[in-house]
Amino acid sequence: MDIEIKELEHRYQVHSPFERLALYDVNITVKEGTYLAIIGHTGSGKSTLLQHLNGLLKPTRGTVKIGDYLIKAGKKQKDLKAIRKHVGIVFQFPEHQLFEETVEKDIAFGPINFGVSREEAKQKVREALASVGLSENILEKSPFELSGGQMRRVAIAGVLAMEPEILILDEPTAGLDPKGRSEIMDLFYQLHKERNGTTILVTHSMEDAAKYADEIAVMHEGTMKLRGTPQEIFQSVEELHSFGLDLPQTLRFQHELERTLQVKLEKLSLTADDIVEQMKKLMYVGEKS
Ligand SMILES: Nc1ncnc2c1ncn2[C@@H]1O[C@H](COP(=O)(O)OP(=O)(O)OP(=O)(O)O)[C@@H](O)[C@H]1O
Repeated sequence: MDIEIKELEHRYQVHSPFERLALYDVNITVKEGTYLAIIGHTGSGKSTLLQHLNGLLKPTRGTVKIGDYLIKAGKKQKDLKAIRKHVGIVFQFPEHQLFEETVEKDIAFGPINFGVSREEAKQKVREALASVGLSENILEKSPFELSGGQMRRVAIAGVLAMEPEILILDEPTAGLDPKGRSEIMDLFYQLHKERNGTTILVTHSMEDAAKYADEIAVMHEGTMKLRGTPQEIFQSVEELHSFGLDLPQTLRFQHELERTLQVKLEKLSLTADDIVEQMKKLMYVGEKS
């Protein structure tokens, strides 16, 4: 399923003294199978944009197309349930939305709500639980007896159990420790590869955007300013700085290294291993000459 956004505008609290233009003239096509990271300073409109992708918010102008489903201003949306079946959102702190008395009931809630039989839901619950790396012996437990990290995984399993083709992640690692963060991000990356679907990640982490995404979109003050591969985006250093954004640590390190050693690596390195490889090559050339 491709996503096509055209001239999207969103105003909060229209026709009130508090009316606020949060998005304007946003245009983007996301091809099926892409892992897209959306980065941008706080308040730049990232969450507002995400909420248009499953009809939680309605455009005040422009259109959002999800496959053949069209969301547009002024149109009565009769297919919202179908859209939400295709587009799953993992919100920040998704564990705050757990509410059932057992883990099993919580994960099964979405599929049952979408009309799946109880038997089939049982199967989906087990698959989703395995895909987030949890064991079946927690199924009868209350979600509230679990650790924070386990609760987060249960909440993610609840979204995965609906088998959405498009998975949207709004800062899914907020509040986790570094180990938990990288475990969850690696898990989403692995799921992205296995599902063959589309993943859209909103993140403040330039490292995560560089490491996982095929493409990056940069939001600034309500509109999309840049779009490209991580290599392309992180070449626009001045522009990123003007949007209040920085480079991933590896690139900052590379620039520092180049300045100190008075050398120029041949390309931008988004991983530490790549920097080491390039340095080795440089040293080899140096030794030979
Ligand atoms: N419910 C609302 N009512 C009025 N204004 C809102 C509402 N939600 C967001 N806004 C405003 O819309 C703009 C965009 O907010 P949004 O939450 O989309 O930004 P963001 O890039 O996701 O920020 P963050 O990184 O802090 O989550 C901000 O100016 C915000 O104050």
